[in-house]
Amino acid sequence: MNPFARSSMQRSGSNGGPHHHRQYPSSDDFIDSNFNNKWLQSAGLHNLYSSNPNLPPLQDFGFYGSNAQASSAASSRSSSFTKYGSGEQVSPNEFSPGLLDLHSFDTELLTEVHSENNLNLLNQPLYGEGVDGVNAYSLANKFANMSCGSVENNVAKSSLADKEKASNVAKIKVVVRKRPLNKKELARNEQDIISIDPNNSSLTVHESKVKVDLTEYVEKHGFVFDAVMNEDVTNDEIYSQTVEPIIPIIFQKTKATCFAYGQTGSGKTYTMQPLPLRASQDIFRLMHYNYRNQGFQLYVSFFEIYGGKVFDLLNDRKKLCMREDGKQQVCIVGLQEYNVSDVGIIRELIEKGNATRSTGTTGANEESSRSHAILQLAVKKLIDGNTSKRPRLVGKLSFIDLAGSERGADTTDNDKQTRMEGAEINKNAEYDRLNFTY
Ligand SMILES: Nc1ncnc2c1ncn2[C@@H]1O[C@H](COP(=O)(O)OP(=O)(O)OP(=O)(O)O)[C@@H](O)[C@H]1O
Repeated sequence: MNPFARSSMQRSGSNGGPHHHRQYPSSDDFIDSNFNNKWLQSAGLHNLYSSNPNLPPLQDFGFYGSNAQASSAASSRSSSFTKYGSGEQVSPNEFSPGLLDLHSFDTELLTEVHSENNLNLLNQPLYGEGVDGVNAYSLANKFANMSCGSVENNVAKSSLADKEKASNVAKIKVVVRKRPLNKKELARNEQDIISIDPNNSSLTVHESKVKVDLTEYVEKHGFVFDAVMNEDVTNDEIYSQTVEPIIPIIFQKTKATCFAYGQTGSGKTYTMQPLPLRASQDIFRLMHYNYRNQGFQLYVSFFEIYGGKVFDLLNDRKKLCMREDGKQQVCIVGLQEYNVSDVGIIRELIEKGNATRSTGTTGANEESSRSHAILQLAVKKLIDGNTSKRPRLVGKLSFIDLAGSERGADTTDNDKQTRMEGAEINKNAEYDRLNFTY
């Protein structure tokens, strides 16, 4: 059905038909899991929940099934990478300059900000010949990255309680998801060279090497993350490990970003696509229970960055401009935002956006995303309950499915356009690593 025909969704501007590039995978296989209090503790929000005993479990809002499954607690420690033997560690702060900052997209920032978080999903490429794709996910909190001046000011303004709360939130969280070997890899008899350690927070890459005398040997590389998910985990467990803990703080003037990073075919889209729907389900549940009749509204927008240009995925791929306003905030001019009050409509919008997204075929993935896709869920609040006034932004959750970068060895079969896209994506990825903020 056409989502624009539904009365519970509003937007300004004209409607447009989708470009059918990609099919959205079914989310019916989502498995609901029980709300886990530890998540709120991890997010510093256990008091929020204890203040409302009637609040049902986060996963039991009843939009999709009710199969309960316990989720595990988010780690509040920072992630680090260690190379066995060397004792060499990379601290989370070293990632700070590379974190995509979508906060700066907003020109309507609230003046008092209690806390500000980034949830970033990273797909960490750990590829060798015949190696599985591995996705790493990270949750970064700007309070942790005190290098950002504006955030420091916010911290200074906030109360001691807020500071304590902020310090309880996971500063940066990196979760790796290992995908199973695909049919091609199995047909080529490729070996799985990644093993996950029993603690589920580190993995070992077994790299085959040949000495100068041609004797073969295996070099082991160990990496430590906040969590490492095996190939048998469900998307629901990924959601519980990454996004679920920060949903409540979106109502507390917080913005978070969650992104997937990794080589083409490593499973970024597979992992990212179900997350916004699950998140909106939980956001609605909070709106209906904890914040009933308080004038909260949910807005959805979805755009892609393809070939260095921005396109609105919910408005006929309309080309948009990124501009900097007087406060040096980058904003996307003309991006359509839809006021939604029903998970079904969000699902339709997400499907429409995904179908419109630019895809192509690479040597490593038949249906490869050739663009960076950014889906935003914005929680806004009516001013004095007045529907004629523009609601104010309270918090925002951004999901970014980055286009996959490629090894040169994987691009031999690609046509010219795919190679050009790959070059652009790799260029962006390099730029993103070195630079960001957008
Ligand atoms: N954890 C998983 N379990 C089962 N299949 C998976 C998993 N992860 C990925 N896949 C499958 O692997 C293929 C590639 O996944 P996907 O398109 O998500 O990769 P990607 O990283 O987004 O690639 P690109 O950057 O090229 O878009 C898909 O067919 C997907 O269904």
